[in-house]
Amino acid sequence: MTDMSAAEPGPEQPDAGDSVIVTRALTKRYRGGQLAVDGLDLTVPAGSVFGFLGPNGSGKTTTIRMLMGLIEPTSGTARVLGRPMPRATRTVLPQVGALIEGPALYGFLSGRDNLLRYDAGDPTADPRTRRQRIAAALDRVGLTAAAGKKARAYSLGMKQRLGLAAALLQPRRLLVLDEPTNGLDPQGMREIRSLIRELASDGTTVFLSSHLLDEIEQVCTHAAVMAQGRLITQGAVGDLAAGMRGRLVVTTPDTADAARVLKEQGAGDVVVTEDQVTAEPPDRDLADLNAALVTAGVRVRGFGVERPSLEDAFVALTGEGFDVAG
Ligand SMILES: Nc1ncnc2c1ncn2[C@@H]1O[C@H](COP(=O)(O)OP(=O)(O)OP(=O)(O)O)[C@@H](O)[C@H]1O
Repeated sequence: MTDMSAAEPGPEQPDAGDSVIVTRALTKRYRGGQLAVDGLDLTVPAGSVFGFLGPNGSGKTTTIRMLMGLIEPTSGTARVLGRPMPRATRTVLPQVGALIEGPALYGFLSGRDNLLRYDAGDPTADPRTRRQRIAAALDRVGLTAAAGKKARAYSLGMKQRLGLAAALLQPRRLLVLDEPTNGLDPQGMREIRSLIRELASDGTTVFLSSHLLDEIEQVCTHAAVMAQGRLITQGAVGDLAAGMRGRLVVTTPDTADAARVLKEQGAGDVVVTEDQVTAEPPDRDLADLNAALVTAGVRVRGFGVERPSLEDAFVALTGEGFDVAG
């Protein structure tokens, strides 16, 4: 393995470009022998909202802990903001806002006092501008009105927002959020998602892990999919499913006849549900297929190709279902 840090502070790796996180063959084997992350090549473009997706146990938290310099990789390299980790932890971390495994808060202190404590613990933070900084962070996450309440009275969503406020006390180039909506109700999830979009709109790169596919589709511009410690795919969210063909969906009361005709016309994997027949479309003009259905007396209420989702892509890539609910 080449030690990329040897080149520092020389030019970046040629393929790293504007990337905020780059890992090469990053691997972590825990002492017990568990291979948690296996040869990971990750590239997170600057300015992206990057979703790090995978089921529980797929190695997301282990990767994040290596990126933040909290644990040493077994082999391979990780660069964050152009610097090698964990070697450059002390230079890199002040530029990174992190929310990992839930914020550490004091329940007996108010939201504002939690931030005061947090800010006071940062030796680079100017005490003269502390109040201003805290007011701005509270405002940013929509907690100004609740700032005087004790943190233990906060909902889980408010606690997450307070954690984000703490991460935002200083200007950050990168935000790393580990499962930021975990355990939140739908309203809390919406709030955190819209906050993430807002943060990203001023150019901060956001790297967030999630086991929720629809979350990644809703907020992320880019994504990487992990399964069992290995990277399955990565890229722009729109491109991940783009290489796939959507499924043909025919809505009809005559499902049995429709299924027969579709098979005759060369459609694959024909599945009949209550009032729909879905199939892999054959390689021919879909107008002819529709005409064949109508000629056979099938009453067609709806006919179209469904856009493939990231979930379809995941299933196609891994041959597994994705535990969307939890
Ligand atoms: N400290 C540790 N020692 C030994 N094995 C570990 C340790 N931490 C995690 N593992 C194992 O490594 C694998 C990856 O775990 P990791 O927590 O990175 O996955 P994850 O995708 O973040 O999942 P989750 O969302 O459940 O945290 C799992 O099999 C886990 O049991």
